[in-house]
Amino acid sequence: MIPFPASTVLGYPRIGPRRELKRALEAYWDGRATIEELRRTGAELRAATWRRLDELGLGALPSNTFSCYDHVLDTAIMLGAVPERYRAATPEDTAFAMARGTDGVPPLRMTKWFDTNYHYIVPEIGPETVFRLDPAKPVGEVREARALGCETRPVLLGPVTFLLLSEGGSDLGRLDDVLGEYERLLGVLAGEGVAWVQFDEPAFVADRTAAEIAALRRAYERLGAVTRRPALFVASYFGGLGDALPALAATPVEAIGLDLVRGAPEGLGVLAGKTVVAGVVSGRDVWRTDRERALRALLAVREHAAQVVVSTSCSLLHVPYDVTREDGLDPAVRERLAFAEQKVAEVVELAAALPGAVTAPAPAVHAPAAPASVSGGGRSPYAVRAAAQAEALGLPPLPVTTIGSFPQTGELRAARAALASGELDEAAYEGLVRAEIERVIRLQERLGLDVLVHGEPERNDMVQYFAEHLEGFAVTRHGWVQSYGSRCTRPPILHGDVRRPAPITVRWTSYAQSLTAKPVKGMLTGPVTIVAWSFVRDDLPLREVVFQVADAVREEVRDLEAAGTAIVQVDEPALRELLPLRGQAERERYLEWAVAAYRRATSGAGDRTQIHTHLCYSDAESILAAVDALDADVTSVESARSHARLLAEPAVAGFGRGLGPGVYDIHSPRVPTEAEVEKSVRAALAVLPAERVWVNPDCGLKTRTYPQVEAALTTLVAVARRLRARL
Ligand code: MET
Ligand SMILES: [Zn+2]
Repeated sequence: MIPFPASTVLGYPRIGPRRELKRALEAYWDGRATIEELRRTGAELRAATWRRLDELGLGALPSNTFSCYDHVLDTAIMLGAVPERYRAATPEDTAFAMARGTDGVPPLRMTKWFDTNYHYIVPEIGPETVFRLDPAKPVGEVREARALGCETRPVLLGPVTFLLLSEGGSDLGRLDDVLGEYERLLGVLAGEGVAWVQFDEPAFVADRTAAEIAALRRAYERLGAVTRRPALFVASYFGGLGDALPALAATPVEAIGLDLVRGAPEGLGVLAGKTVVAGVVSGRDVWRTDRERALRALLAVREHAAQVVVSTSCSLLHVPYDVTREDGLDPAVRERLAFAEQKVAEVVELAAALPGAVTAPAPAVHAPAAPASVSGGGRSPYAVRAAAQAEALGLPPLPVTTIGSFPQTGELRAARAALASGELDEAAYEGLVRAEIERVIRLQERLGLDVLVHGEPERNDMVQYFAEHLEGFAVTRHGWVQSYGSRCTRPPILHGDVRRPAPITVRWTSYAQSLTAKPVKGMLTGPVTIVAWSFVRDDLPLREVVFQVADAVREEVRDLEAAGTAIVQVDEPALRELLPLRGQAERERYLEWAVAAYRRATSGAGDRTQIHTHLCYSDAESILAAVDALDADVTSVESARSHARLLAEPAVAGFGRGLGPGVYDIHSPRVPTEAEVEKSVRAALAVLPAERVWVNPDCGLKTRTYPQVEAALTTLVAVARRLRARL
């Protein structure tokens, strides 16, 4: 048995406690900083992390958990899987080209990392891909940490998960080629004197075919057979390994990591002789660990394993840095919380407590309460509503609209900060927001959009804003979590019963509507998304929490309607995110209640009120039937960025309501050409009746600049007008 220190974590946040990496990246992209400055910030953040983990007493430190953009992208670059069109002079520029596109070259697809709100770049692998290892990044980090006096364990995405997540790689046809590079990597790391290496294989907590599980086994048999190599630690997370556990245990890998927060400690008999890295401290929530429960799980594992290492259930990438900085939080809420630093301390403490631990009886399981009933509301079937809305709204065919947000100016962000710190009063702030709404309305009128939005200038974030106005939520000041690249979110903390004390959005929407004769869409965030992008209390079944939020949204929809809003959009970009990773029956059960919650939120509206929803980067094609079942009159989805993958789906032709497949990739600074937009709209017209096709961007415009938005929307309107004339 190769000794493994008593405690570790699977990974750590990398954006910086004060979002230093975000600032450095954006400065570099804007040409305000050099690549050396960006690299220096990265090195400082890595050093600070290793020092801090060491100070907290953590036994084994990870490295290579840092990334300038995304670790899946880094893995592709490490393996040489870089499509020719993205090759640049430095590895960073290559990564940025793949993630963000360059002039004339659209970026690679981006999608959610399992059921988290982190997004990874989908590698593109083709028959022409020549894998060629460049170990510079993991080796560089090992050396860098060593120079600081820290021995580390490089963390890498495992070869099988890497391929399963890739476009063109998921049939595993290239597994042997990739394994050849991983074998070389093991040799290089051994040469560096690395004792342990961590390969992440989270893909195996989802349903996998027998062939995929056999491939996992074959991969680690091969890597295990490398003669000169570090000890192998294969980590799984976001659930239990199921049938993949015995397969993995049959290989020569020395350590296996299990998520014991989400996965039950079952089937552990196969772990004899192995080191088990036991994930008992959750990396997915912000609650303090239940110490007794964690110790029971550790003891259960210790009965079977040769060695037990206390760890987090997954990387701490998904939680903020440090709760002690949150001095604005209600102390009664704060004392229930643990962020990354506190979780590391818990891991260390549990490892110290383990040898003499005493078991306590298991607490009673919380009995799930009956689901809130779904009121059907007064809505008629779609065809009836569509006729009523056509009459009420009088929209042209191929209506052009946007998803809600307009560019967030630095001025507004500064004003919000000044309001928070008391330097700006409520009335002055309100004046600035109103001025921005007016500018956005005038712009849309000038450009000729058909359904306008107020631009969401009052919102820092589509979930946080609602959390700030609902009871039962707390919001943090510094609790940032990486979403993708330089983008971070500050998930609210849903700790109690949810209630809406007063209308939230009505005054902004009404003000916008007062400025124009065109319809202005009211913009709300849906119950599933509000919950999915928050850290949620764990003492109630999730479904019940979602229904509480649905009731609050329902009140807002009704108030908007009463104030004269003819179109209300309730966004659910996270609908697919909460989908259970394992089990068809579980997924169906989830979709059933998630859809019910959405309908509860929206079905209070009358037939003449048009309900829109928006799903963006959610692989909508995989849950199309559920999306249809939401019964929204119009659904907008991302499509431009994924090159209209959705429209290639045969099931789309059966979609029964209005659909706006995005024709403008808002993640790229690039403005699409008229020819590109026309091609996208035509692709939609080829599968859907013209009266149900909408023209809109992939998502909100808040990350773009006004010149980009103006150019892109001008293009959308021109194309819609041209095609309309030919219908
Ligand atoms: C991530 S979906 C964003 C929807 C929101 N209405 C916006 O336009 O920003
Ligand atoms: Zn979106």
